[in-house]
Amino acid sequence: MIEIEDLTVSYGQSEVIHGISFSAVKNETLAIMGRNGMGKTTLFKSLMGILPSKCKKATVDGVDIAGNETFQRVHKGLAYVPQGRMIFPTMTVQENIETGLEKSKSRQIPEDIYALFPVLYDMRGRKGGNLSGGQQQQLAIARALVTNPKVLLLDEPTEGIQPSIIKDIAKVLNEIRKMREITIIVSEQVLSFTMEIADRIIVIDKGNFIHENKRSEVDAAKIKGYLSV
Ligand SMILES: Nc1ncnc2c1ncn2[C@@H]1O[C@H](COP(=O)(O)OP(=O)(O)OP(=O)(O)O)[C@@H](O)[C@H]1O
Repeated sequence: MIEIEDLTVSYGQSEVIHGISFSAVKNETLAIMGRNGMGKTTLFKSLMGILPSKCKKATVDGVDIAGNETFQRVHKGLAYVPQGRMIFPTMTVQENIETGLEKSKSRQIPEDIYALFPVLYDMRGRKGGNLSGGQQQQLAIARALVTNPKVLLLDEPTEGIQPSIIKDIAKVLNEIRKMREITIIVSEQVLSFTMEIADRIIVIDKGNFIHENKRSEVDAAKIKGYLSV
């Protein structure tokens, strides 16, 4: 569903992502794990075309996205939930979701959105800023899903969210995969969370992929070693 080959990203003269390659198939959840500053956000922003990058190959569902602007990548099936959620605090929940439609071909919020997030339906008239952290994360995911993506990127969705709510986010991501059969790529530092959702875990360190395992074969102690300072 998504194939990236030899991706390099730089800030000016400083190269931060050093030629990484990966792919993920339909209905797969891939977790990219690493400590702060290892390049997760840079990777996701480059995949969305927010940051310039170089690569040998970048495709979504077989369609070339290399060099494309963000809106073109969204049309071709990529969606992004940024770190920190970036919802609009003074807009209502419904208005926040509708902003996701601006880059979509459709004008209507898909029917399954409120089925996936009943709490957002109940709160659709409330201001986004009045929602809890977990609810704001659900709102950010809902906003990304209205474009009916083939590949959903989520940058550290558990950041700043309390442990009991982290479980709800895991549940919702598993539900999304079941309902939509999409590819989910998530960047994370919380191993217990990725073990609930991911089929495969890759560790990123200083802009290189240094370790990869299927969930069933994960050596938790080893990954925790990579994630601790
Ligand atoms: N605008 C920028 N200009 C220059 N260097 C940057 C910029 N943004 C990030 N970097 C550097 O790029 C590297 C990767 O940062 P990035 O934010 O992608 O990491 P991250 O794994 O997402 O970490 P975090 O979890 O803290 O967001 C770091 O060394 C960082 O200092």
